Amino acid sequence: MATIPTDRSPDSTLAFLRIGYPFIGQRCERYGSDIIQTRLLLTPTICMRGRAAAELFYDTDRFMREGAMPARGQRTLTGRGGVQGLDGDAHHDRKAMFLSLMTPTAVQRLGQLFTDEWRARLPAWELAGTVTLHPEVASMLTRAVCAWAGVPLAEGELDRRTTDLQAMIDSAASVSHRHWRGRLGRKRSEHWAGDLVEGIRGGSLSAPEDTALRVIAEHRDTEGRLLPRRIAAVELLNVIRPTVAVARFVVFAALALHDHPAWRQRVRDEDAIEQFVQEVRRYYPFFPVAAARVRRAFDWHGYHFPQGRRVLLDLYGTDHHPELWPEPEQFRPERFAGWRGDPFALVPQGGGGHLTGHRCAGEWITIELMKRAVTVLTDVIRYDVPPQDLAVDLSRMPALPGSGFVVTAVRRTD
Ligand code: HEM
Repeated sequence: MATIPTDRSPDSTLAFLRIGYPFIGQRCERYGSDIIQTRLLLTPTICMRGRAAAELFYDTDRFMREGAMPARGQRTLTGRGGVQGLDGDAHHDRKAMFLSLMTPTAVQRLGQLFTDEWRARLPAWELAGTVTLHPEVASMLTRAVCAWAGVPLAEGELDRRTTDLQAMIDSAASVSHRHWRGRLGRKRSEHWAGDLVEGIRGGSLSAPEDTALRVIAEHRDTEGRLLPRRIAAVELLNVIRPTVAVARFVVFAALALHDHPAWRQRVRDEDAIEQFVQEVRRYYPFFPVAAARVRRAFDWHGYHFPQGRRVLLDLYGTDHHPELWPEPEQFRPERFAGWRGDPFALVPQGGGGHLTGHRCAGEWITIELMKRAVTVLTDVIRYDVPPQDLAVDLSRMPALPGSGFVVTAVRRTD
């Protein structure tokens, strides 16, 4: 039996936080292997990247999610008791609930709400002179997704909700004040979402039948029980929070258009905009890893995976793997021309099957919202990009250009 190449340092948590997204890839290069072992948060952890690793990682007979997410991440990013930590039938049932919300018509409806929000905001942008894209888009997405999900949102509530949702997203890999802001954001948001669920159940609130709020509030598990208030709140936030997080991909799309201006024209073509959006998702950093635990011991490619061992799939490293993506550090949307899709190669939002595994339930929404944003940025408005800090610090997880992407002199084309 071969030994998985093992990092020499007693614990690599600080190195991971210091290096950020390239951490696993760098270790893999160092040991000449797409699978390495190290200790993270004082726990032995197998780290893997690449296509074969992704295929293995999404084999639900071999891996489970129970207990995989560190408590810090549950207290901020995901919450406790949600779909991310479920396995087997319980996962299947809960995941089907999410996927029922993602019909093509529903995805289009959210896209249209986002475009409408953006158009309504343009007069204010024209007057403002200077606009920072990230907070503005996050706020528009909060309004759009709440309207889509059947969630009432008073005008005076918008900033508070957006700030709390952003704090949860920003806290994912933080040990500093960002972690505490994330915890507070989660606490307040779960309270808010719990009240909404109770409002529907008690009849003081109504929402159309196929909206996320209604579906989640009325969902019954495999034994016919309503979800406990706190868990229903976590699941409602599992729709609202990541939709607001798409603001980060919108900023990266704006950055890519700035760095590769030839694409401003090209994205008017339907195939080209698809290629552009896929390359933004591949190229720019978002979630560094996904985590699971070995369900029961097995051997793979001569390596032993002991029961209970934590395993990380390097999402960023797989999206930048030179065997899958020639010249991975080049931004080249053309690489997706004629691409037929591969559930284990492009994994910014996880891999495998949507229903059978833990692949992101919101991939279609993400792609639609990104396309809508690219259309506004190239077709509906013109703007200037003044000198600013556009560097993307890969040690900062989740990453963004330092400035949040500032634009000036916004003017409408129509
Ligand atoms: C900003 C863009 C997004 C990114 C980068 C992203 C990324 C991810 C990742 C990496 C996972 C975990 C995959 C795994 O554990 O194997 C995930 C799961 C999930 N995402 Fe997303 N996501 C995004 C947008 C969305 C949206 C818009 C929604 C819903 C409206 C959504 C809902 C979910 C849910 C419910 C899960 C849990 C799935 C499960 O455990 O079965 N995400 N996402």
